[in-house]
Amino acid sequence: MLPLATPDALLRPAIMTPWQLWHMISRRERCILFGGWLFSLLLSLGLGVLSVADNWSGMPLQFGGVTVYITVYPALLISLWWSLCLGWWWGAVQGYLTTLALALYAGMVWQWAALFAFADPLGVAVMVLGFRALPMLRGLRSMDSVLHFVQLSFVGSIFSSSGALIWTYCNNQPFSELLPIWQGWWLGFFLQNLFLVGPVLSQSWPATDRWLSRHLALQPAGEAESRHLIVLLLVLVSVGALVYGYLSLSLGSSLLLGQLQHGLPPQIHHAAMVMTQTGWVFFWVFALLVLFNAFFAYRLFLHWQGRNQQLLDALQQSNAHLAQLVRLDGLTGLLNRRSGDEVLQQEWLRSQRSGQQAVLIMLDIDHFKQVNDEYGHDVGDQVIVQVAMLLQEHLRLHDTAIRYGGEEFLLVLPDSTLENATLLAETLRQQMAARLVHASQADIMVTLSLGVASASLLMADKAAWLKQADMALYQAKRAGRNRVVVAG
Ligand SMILES: Nc1nc2c(ncn2[C@@H]2O[C@H](COP(=O)(O)OP(=O)(O)OP(=O)(O)O)[C@@H](O)[C@H]2O)c(=O)[nH]1
Repeated sequence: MLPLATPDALLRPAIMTPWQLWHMISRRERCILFGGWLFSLLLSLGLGVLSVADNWSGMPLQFGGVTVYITVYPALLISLWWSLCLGWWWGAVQGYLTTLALALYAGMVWQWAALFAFADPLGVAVMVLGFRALPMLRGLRSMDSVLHFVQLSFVGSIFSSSGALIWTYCNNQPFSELLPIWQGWWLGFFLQNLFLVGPVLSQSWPATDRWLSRHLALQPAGEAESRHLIVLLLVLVSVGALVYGYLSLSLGSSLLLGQLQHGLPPQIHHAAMVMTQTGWVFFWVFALLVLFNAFFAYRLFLHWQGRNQQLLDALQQSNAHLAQLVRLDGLTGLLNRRSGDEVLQQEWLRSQRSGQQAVLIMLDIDHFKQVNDEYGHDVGDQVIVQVAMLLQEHLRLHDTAIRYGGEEFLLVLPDSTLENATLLAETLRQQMAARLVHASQADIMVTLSLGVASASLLMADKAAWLKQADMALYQAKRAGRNRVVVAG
């Protein structure tokens, strides 16, 4: 079976958890990698404390008619980088520990903090899954990969924004105030992904990729695994879109209802405007998602189609190769007896149909048993190969040489005369008698006996034609070998 060509883009590093990788790399690399990981954990914690203390999560931005307060959370960005480069665990553990520590530091009860800390690893998981489902290059150097990254960032941000719901619930914030907090949360994740993680990933990916290829075995993406992951991804994308739509509309409506309860007409007007604009934003995001899904489905179709074509090509190649092998004799490369018989039958029928003469030369190496006995089987094989080469040197385009038995050959010469064929047989005899076969102990000379028979309309079938050639060969042997006998 010929190996399948696997395009690089379909290769992905084997998944390695931190503890698996620990055993695979040198001591020095372990220090660098795990030291770097610990350092970035501390960096995450430090930046996280700063973000809470300095209240970074409050950059106001107008979005969909609402002033949202963009969440800036460096720990999430660092954890995302690790997860996208090395695998989910690498960033998830770090992100979880950092968020947990910060939530406890901010006074959240530990049960809620434990749940709250899952939000970011959840968003990161969606992104990592997306990159496994469609193994796009993470260097983000092509339009495809950038679009993929944008879409995954959006879906990831929706999942990670579940943290906002827990946060507001724990802080007893009224439901009607949740919209700007939630929007700031997911939009913060999304924008930071696009403008910080994306560029850093793109810059660091070539070196990371080189390191991964040196250390981890690249595996072709399994068909079934890819299919399952893609289906899962599409489900998550759809759930993300639904959650986004539901939260936008329900939080927007509760904001509107809240304002209505206060009975302030100008604010009612404003809230109604917000509601409308949010509806529009929802519409456009939804439309984008549909387009992205179509893009996904298109990529998927191309991917599977390409894969199937590759398999079919490889199958055809190996079938052709096998068919060739079945027809040929392994030692000489001439046609073997089975396929030789088919050619013989075809030429017999053609000569019977057209009345054109066809001639058969049957030849046999003289005293070949002695060659084997004296010089060994390997030398015997060399002699057989030499005879085959001699035959091929004299063949016309439409002639056929067949290894018919151990040291017995057939030449089928369509559209030839008995005279020409006899001349050819004589040439072969002389040239073989003059040729030296180089064996390790000595140079050997062998001779050939040849029987020539032309197909006649009087013959009953091809077996009769073959028998004539065989009898002529027998006579040549009987008459002392190293000669040509013409049948009839
Ligand atoms: N080396 C080698 N020997 C083979 C092969 N096929 C058959 N032989 C040998 O060819 C020999 C044929 O011997 P015989 O049929 O007695 O014929 P011969 O010795 O050539 O004698 P004549 O045909 O009467 O001249 C046998 O010893 C077979 O073992 C092969 O593929 N390689």
